[in-house]
Amino acid sequence: MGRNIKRILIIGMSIISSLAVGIIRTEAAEATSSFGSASYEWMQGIESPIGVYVSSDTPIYYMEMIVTYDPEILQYSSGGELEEEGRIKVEIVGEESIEVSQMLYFVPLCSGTTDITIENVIVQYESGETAAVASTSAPITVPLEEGCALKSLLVNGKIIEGFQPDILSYTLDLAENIEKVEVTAVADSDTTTVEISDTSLVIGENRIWITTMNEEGKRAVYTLTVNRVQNLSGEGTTKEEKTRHQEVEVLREEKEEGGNDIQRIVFLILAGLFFILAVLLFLLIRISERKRRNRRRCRAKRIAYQKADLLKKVRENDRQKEVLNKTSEIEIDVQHVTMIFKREKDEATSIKELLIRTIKRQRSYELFKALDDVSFTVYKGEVVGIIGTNGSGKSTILKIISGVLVPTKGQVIVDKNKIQLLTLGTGFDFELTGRENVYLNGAIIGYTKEFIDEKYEEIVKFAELEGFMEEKVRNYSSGMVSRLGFAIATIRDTPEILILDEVLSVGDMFFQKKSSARIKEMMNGGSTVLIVSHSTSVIKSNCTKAVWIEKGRLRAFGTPEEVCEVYEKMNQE
Ligand SMILES: Nc1ncnc2c1ncn2[C@@H]1O[C@H](COP(=O)(O)OP(=O)(O)OP(=O)(O)O)[C@@H](O)[C@H]1O
Repeated sequence: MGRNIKRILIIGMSIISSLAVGIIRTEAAEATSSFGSASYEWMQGIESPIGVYVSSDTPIYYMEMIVTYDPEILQYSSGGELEEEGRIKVEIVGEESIEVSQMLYFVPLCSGTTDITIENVIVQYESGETAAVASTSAPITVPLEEGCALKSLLVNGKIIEGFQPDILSYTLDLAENIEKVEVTAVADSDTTTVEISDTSLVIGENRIWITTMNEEGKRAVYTLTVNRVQNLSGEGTTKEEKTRHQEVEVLREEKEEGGNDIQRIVFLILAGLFFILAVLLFLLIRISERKRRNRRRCRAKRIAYQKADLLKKVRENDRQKEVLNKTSEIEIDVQHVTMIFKREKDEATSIKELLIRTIKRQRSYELFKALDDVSFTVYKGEVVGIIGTNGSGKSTILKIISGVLVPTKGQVIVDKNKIQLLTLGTGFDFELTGRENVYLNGAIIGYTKEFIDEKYEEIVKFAELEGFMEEKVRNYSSGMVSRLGFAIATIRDTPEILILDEVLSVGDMFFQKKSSARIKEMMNGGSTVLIVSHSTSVIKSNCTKAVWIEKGRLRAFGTPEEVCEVYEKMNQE
């Protein structure tokens, strides 16, 4: 589009410039012709000069003109080249001036008024260009000599309007149908002879000369110009008719001049319009180019932003994937867990006291914060030991994780179906036998009867309780109970999350080693294990990480060595 606009602009500009040049040339090619004076008064019989001039605003290289005069009144002497009577050619070459002139000489033959005219002027400039020049006339009056005046002058019996003896030239318009007039001229003196030329009229302009001559032979010529004019009725010699005719002529001339002026104005307006159009087109191109540049810049910016966005998204995606991968490895997420228990003040020492207090409504309670804003994360396959002094809240956090207790505040994110919780004495009926407790405890954990049947001997063997299974658990030592519980809980093929509350530190040294070995087997099988213990050696030898909880608050979380070290230091203090 831009190219097309440019082409239009170039074409428009060339049109404008050619128009402009045309206008300038028209003005530059204008030249005017003139005489030295607007009018002349010469004496009869005396040679008189008259200057002819042509001027222009550009130096004139060649000029040629024809000067016409009335040979009845003037006799040509010198200055030009006489082509024929009444017609002189003047030629000037190579003056290279903006005004060229020539002096002509005439001798007035008689009194009278006549016109001398410059016509057919040709002007050429050095560039080869020519200019048209309008014709010019100047009146020459040769005053009357004594005894040459007319007393009266009549046309068709009527005195010519405005006749005066010393006015030698008259014009009148006659109707077209008048072919001949009768002219009567009466001289002032009897000795004056009067001669009248042919009075026949042709269509258009006619000249009739009335020549007078005194005794000395001096002459005067009265000139009567008669126009046979269309649409004039009658003789048409009245003043109104003349005036009307003159007005028509003036109007025609004005119209012609006006036509030229209008042409120029139209040219100027057109040139102006083209100029405005060119400026507008130029501005349009500039604006459209700027817009295009802005659009390109915006597009580049947009692409850059899009790229940056894409990169950001890709990075974000990668990060999210990383987080997801990591998140997918999270097994237990303890988030700001707080546990508040409602505890009775001054616990009753007997059932009777409890009953009396209840009836009297004397029982009062206090709120106890067992855990305070505890957070930690356990990843899949980790073995995390929880250490702390008595009553610090270790069991409480295990119960919350396994879903036995609901925290007052915070939450634990974990799949509870994966959890296997093993605590001493949990799910045991001390009045039942060891065998019966295997089935009872197994059912509580979620084993089927068939599974227990299948694994029963293995459980007994691992617990080293062969020969004691028909005994009531009541008669078992605490070590036997914990061995049996441990064996039942760990017989299942690697539970995904195993929670052991004070299990590993019970039993003899041999069983402790055995249970540790099984825990390691589970860890190798991918189980996540949480172990609560008072023993830093149990934590250090079994765990990959450790949590220290003290008075319900998380004191340390890190490697077992680090955590146990600070814990032991605290205990020594
Ligand atoms: N159900 C409950 N009602 C009221 N208080 C409780 C309850 N369970 C535990 N507590 C109290 O919460 C505190 C933390 O008990 P928790 O059993 O979690 O401690 P622990 O660290 O496991 O102690 P230990 O090592 O002696 O087993 C203790 O003071 C305990 O008395």
